[in-house]
Amino acid sequence: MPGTVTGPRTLYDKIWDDHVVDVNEDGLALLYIDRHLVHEVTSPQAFEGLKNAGRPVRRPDCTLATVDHNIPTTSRKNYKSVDTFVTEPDSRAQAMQLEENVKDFGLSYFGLSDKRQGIVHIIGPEQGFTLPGITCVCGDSHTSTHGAFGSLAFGIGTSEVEHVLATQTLLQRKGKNMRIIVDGELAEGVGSKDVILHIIGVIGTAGGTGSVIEYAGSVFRNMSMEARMSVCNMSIEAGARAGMVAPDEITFAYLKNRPLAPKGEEWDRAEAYWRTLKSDEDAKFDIEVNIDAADIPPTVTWGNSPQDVVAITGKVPDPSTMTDPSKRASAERALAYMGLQANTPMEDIPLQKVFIGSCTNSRIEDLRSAARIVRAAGPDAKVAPNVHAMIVPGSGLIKQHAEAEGLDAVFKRAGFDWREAGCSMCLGMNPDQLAPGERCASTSNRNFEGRQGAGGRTHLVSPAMAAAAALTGKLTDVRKYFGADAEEKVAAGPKLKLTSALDFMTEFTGPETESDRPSHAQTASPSSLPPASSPSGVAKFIIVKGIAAPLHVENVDTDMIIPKQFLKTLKRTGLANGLFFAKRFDSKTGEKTDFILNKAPYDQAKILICTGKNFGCGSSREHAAWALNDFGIRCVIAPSFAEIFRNNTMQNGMLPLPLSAEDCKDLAEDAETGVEIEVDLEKQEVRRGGKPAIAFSIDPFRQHCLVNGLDDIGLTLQKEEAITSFEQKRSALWSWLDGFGYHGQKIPVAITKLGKMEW
Ligand SMILES: CC(C)[C@H](C(=O)O)[C@@H](O)C(=O)O
Ligand code: SF4
Repeated sequence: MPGTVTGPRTLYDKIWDDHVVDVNEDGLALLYIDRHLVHEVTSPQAFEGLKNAGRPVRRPDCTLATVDHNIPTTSRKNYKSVDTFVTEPDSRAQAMQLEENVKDFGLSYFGLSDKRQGIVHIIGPEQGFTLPGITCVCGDSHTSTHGAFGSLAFGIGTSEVEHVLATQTLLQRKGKNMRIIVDGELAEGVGSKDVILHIIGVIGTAGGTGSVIEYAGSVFRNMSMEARMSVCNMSIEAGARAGMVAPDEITFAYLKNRPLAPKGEEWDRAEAYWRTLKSDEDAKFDIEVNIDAADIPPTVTWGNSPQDVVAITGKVPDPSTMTDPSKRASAERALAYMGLQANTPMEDIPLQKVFIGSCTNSRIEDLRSAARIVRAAGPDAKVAPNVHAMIVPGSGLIKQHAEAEGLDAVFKRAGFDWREAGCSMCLGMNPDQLAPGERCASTSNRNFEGRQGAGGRTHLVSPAMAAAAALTGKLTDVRKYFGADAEEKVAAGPKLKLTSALDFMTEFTGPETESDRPSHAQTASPSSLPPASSPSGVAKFIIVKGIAAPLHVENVDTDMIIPKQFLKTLKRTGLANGLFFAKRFDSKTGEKTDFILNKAPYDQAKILICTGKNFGCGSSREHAAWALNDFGIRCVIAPSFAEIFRNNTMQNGMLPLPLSAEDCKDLAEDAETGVEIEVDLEKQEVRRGGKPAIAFSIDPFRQHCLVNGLDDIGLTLQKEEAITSFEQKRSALWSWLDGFGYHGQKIPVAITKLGKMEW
């Protein structure tokens, strides 16, 4: 079978092989999805699609929904209904729409009056919904969190959410195997957050592109499940499709007796299977990175990318010492945005806000670790007067747990603001936001411009460092709170070594582009491709010719493409105005800036040419693709793309075209002269007046779908027989995966009846 590894296999290979429903000869697989988590931001358009097509949710028993992004984190003492509790109209509409959808489709749902409500990536593991060996998806990039259980868990866009709801499968191509080994002892004061920030600093935010990372080595083996979740959570910040840790005794102990974990004899059979889930001794990894635990200091970010890390004992980097002009320019921009001077000691940076929360760090262990610092500071310790410090537990159950341990009392006595569960100031879709210019030490995962509020400045840190910062009012080395000899320990502890990412890699093949693929993948026989008679609602992409806008930015994240305030829509359209909003409009005056898309003729652009790699990284919001499309941009050309963004564009009849960095530069120069550029997907070439055409090759299946305007759901529904027979095998081999509703009743599979062919 294409894509199947013969011989020793990695954990990823094993999970992959156990989920392939069908695979075509060029390796595109239909993968069965065991668990689907749903939240209010990325699901309304998906449910609307189902309703319009008259399709049911295929596996309500494998689907769990909650409300987390939009909700206020204020007291729910007087909570009556979403309608009265969520006052901001767009947030309220999204939360109410989810409530209606879960009723209409018969889904398990934790609403605001339910103690089990919380951040989607917190509640899945907490309930035992997440299990080893499963495939798990959610319309959310931090689905990678669930890989901590030895599962293949990844974020998807809204069109794919609809696909999973309708078919319980996804069309996927296998990624690369990457292993990150951290061996040795972590120094005191260094925790899982420092480990993952350090890893991202080493491999960069594009380091994991196209790969699934397995975290191996003594450091991860010794970590609790909470710590493993924090690490896997931020795999997406390392550019990876997913991250995972092989399940072991720690995993089993965490899961035993969780409400949705298997019980009795079924548990024994599940555990026997889970014990087989580890990489074979001689399994081959495409990329391997080795890091010594002793080199990891308590770590903090200084810039606007999670890779901008430095030891807390370090200084703000000096762009003038950077030889690479694009790195220097981006560091200068970041320092200007962050309001920092080069060479300022990190510990001299004052703060106005501290945020302890998010799907990275809002679990019980995170709260204990923060409370430990507050306790160590003594009974009179107080949050610094210049700081507002919020603590937002990840779920109602975590909040309850923490209160039972008396952690809330420790925090409240010191002046922390103890709140209700939700995403909160991690992205500020609710009222918890930074004001322009405010600086925050945050335990979340993204420090992008405007992430926590327009003009807000974020430094990513561990929960312990956040607590220390709250007490001193500035970024602080947490080791100062560890005993009488603490100052010496800081002096003797690990310091950041400036090393190149490549020094850590045994082999680095660089991000895969479509054109890197073996040539057999580019010539699938026409018989393997679906017929293309009557197209679906997806626009065809054959030739796009027009003005191309040049953009010289690396790691363009989807928060930059479309900020959070535009995610509150229930529709897929009307987002043109939100495109690159913070770049196109002055935050004070609201006037248009001189950003490239505001200037003629680029305000008419149909193509965007970005010279920086890793376009579309970060959040899974399909709104980024919708906004580009609404603006009129049908094709983005860049040296490489983040996976979820790439899928999202293709689901909308748009072409993400990876070309070499030289070709991108060359095309951007052409674009700067204002000439029209022509992207011909049938001939697979880019033409521009007078100069030789640039040939490219893309996945034949995707080319076929784009040229004919085919939609994935219509295609997959024709595989009904294969899906049903996979489900029979699954029930026989892995019966514990047939989910049961919270009332203990098995929910029947709902199969979409195919009338006449849709295309
Ligand atoms: C809303 C959702 C699409 C988004 C994500 O995918 O990450 C959000 O959770 C975020 O953290 O930006
Ligand atoms: S990253 Fe933040 S906004 Fe996204 S799911 Fe996690 S807590 Fe919510």
